[in-house]
Amino acid sequence: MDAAACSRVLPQINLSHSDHRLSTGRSGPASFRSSKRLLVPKQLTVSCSTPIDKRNDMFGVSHCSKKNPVGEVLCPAGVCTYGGTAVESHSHAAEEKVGVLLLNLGGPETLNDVQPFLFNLFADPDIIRLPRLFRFLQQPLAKLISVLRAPKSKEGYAAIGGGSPLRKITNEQANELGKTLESKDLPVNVYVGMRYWYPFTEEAVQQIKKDRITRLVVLPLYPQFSISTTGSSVRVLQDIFRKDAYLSRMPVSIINSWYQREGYIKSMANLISKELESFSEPAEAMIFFSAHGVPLSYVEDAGDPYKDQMEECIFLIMKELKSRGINNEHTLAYQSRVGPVQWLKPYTDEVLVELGQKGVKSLLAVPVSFVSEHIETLEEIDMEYRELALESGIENWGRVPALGCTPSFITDLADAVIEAVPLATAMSTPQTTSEVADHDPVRYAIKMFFGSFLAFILFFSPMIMAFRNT
Ligand SMILES: C=CC1=C(C)c2cc3[nH]c(cc4nc(cc5[nH]c(cc1n2)c(C)c5CCC(=O)O)C(CCC(=O)O)=C4C)c(C)c3C=C
Ligand SMILES: [Fe+2]
Repeated sequence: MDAAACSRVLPQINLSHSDHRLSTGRSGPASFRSSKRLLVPKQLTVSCSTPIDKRNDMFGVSHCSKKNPVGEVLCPAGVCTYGGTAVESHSHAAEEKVGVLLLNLGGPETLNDVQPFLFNLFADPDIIRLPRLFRFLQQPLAKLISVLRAPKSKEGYAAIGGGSPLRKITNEQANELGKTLESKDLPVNVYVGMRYWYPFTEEAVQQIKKDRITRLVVLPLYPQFSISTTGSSVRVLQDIFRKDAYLSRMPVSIINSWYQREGYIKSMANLISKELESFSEPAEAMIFFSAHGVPLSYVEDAGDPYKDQMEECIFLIMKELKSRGINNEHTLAYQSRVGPVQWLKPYTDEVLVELGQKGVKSLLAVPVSFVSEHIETLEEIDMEYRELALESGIENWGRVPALGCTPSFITDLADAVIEAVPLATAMSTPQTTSEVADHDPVRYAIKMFFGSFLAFILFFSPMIMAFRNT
């Protein structure tokens, strides 16, 4: 584990002895059903409705053609496995115990958790990306920013009842997924691993090991891949796995992104068409997709596929709606920016004001980067953006709920898992792209220049105060 992860706020977790029961005090059951033993021939036996290669071809990307920022082969749309071959060549049937690990962000459960949660978030080198030479500043910087940001964040969490609903909702999704997989004859243990709060990914992995899981499907609950979300969680997982003999041999299949899956697209279209009906003139309402933003540099410099995947996702949802005779106007904007740098544009708050000024009267907000209700739907969209829209001249406001445990959505996730099971291979330990980039002298010089600049502003510029309020 790297230094940043070691000194993360992770009280009472014993990571040194893998077979001991974890006593976090707060963590509930990490696993969502006791698995039965399952006979899965290690040859490909589970049918895929859409072969992965074909799916990628549909979007003009060859399967596993890029490397993602954590150094894995990156499938812009689909499942990735570690190592060279997707399917193991064993011809005999082996006794398998399949696990599904749901990865999510995590959220503070009480107002006292807010600052340490923020510390964990900002201490993540995939959230605040410092040049290698300045990584030693990551923790002090995280401390400073988390303390400055905490009052504003606390206000938000106070407004939605004093904590994040993410853990509860993710647990419900895990339960439903387990039941659905069982009904499809794939009994599994489902685990929840959060990146920044309980139950941490480390806890889930300890449980996976304790349960002697033999094959694992990793399903991040983010439809689109970003360095800052799926990328970060997978990097942590990879760090844990490569240090453990049992885990590093375990066949693993990671579903990097799934925004293009038919079941997900149709489920989103169902929610949108249902919500449109609540407007007196449904055809007049603008469909306003609001995605969580990322800093522009992620996309432009680090090659984050997030923006492309988001646009593709919106295209597919609108195509589905059009096939149902729904031809409303639509737009996409990015919300929740933090700090002094430029984020993906257009910004949700600015677009809402512009639309109001242009005379748009009815607007249906659709959160699209996340599948649970959370602070940014319940507070930012439902309170802040709603108020801003109404002040700007929009008269009729609606918001599509997050997918949560919508049955068609859970069924689609279950199908994604079933397709991924036979593709699992042992995790390897590839070099990270940031290490590769550091070997390039030009990129290194650029990093050094901006690193020095950054070090300067960290200590001397009041710009850091921007984390407080944006
Ligand atoms: C696809 C989803 C998300 C992306 C991309 C993402 C990037 C990202 N986020 C921050 C900073 C913060 N995020 C916060 C909360 C938060 N973020 C997501 C999702 C994505 N973040 C969720 C689901 C949540 C809410 C969790 C919950 O408790 O309900 C917060 C804390 C809240 C606040 O103060 O606004 C911060 C801070 C950055 C910097 C970033 C990309 C670099
Ligand atoms: Fe975020």
